[in-house]
Amino acid sequence: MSEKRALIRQQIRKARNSLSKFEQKIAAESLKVNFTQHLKQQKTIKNAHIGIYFSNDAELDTSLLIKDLWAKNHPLYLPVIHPFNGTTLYFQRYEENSPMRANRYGILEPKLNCSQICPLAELDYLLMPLVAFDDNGNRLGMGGGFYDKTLARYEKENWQKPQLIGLAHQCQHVPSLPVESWDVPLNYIITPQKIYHW
Ligand SMILES: Nc1nc2c(c(=O)[nH]1)N(C=O)[C@@H](CNc1ccc(C(=O)N[C@@H](CCC(=O)O)C(=O)O)cc1)CN2
Ligand SMILES: Nc1ncnc2c1ncn2[C@@H]1O[C@H](COP(=O)(O)OP(=O)(O)OP(=O)(O)O)[C@@H](O)[C@H]1O
Repeated sequence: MSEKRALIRQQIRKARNSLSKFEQKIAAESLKVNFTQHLKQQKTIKNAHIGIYFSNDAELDTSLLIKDLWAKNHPLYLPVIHPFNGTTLYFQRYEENSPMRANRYGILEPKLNCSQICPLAELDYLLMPLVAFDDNGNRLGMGGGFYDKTLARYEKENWQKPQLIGLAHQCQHVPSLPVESWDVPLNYIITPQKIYHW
């Protein structure tokens, strides 16, 4: 099972990395349009708290969407690998002038500032990176288990989960992923081409 997941990771990361800079740019524009449309269709939560990610490894580029959401005054939060347990994520406010540092994978994170952390239960939307997704809304990530371990806390504490939205290129779609007991299925996947809903 884990070998199968590792193989899918390797293949899809390769496909994603072969997208050109131009294709990435067009995809980032479409993501901005599609997510804006998606937000409009939700019962508007004014100034919704949105967890997003800082793109890495040819992931769907969130930089244009981030600028757009800042312009609309949505508070944004980036995942930070917990400095003590090293296995879960917390979400810290991300503003244009936030001091940043690279985590152990070289991905930029806001520098720890306790007053800027969003309690997990207060996130309204969580836009998640992923390597592959399937027809049932299952998500395969980079293999650290960071999102699954973080999402497990919602069940444990009986908190209401944010709307879980995976962001991906269309080439990251596979018909069916091998699923593990800890995998938390997504509510939506937004690609530059379409919006999937379960
Ligand atoms: N943009 C982004 N931010 C994110 C995630 C993500 O997937 N994307 N994460 C989602 O959980 C967390 C970081 N998880 C990651 C896990 C593995 C690798 C990675 O590059 N692994 C290398 C091996 C690196 C090593 O061990 O030194 C590899 O597989 O090539 C990157 C991020 C938190 N932030
Ligand atoms: N809820 C959980 N409780 C305990 N261990 C977990 C949990 N979720 C995941 N793990 C552990 O994390 C490891 C990686 O999980 P998995 O392969 O699903 O990560 P991923 O979804 O690809 O990564 P990520 O969420 O960081 O993008 C697994 O080997 C598993 O043991």
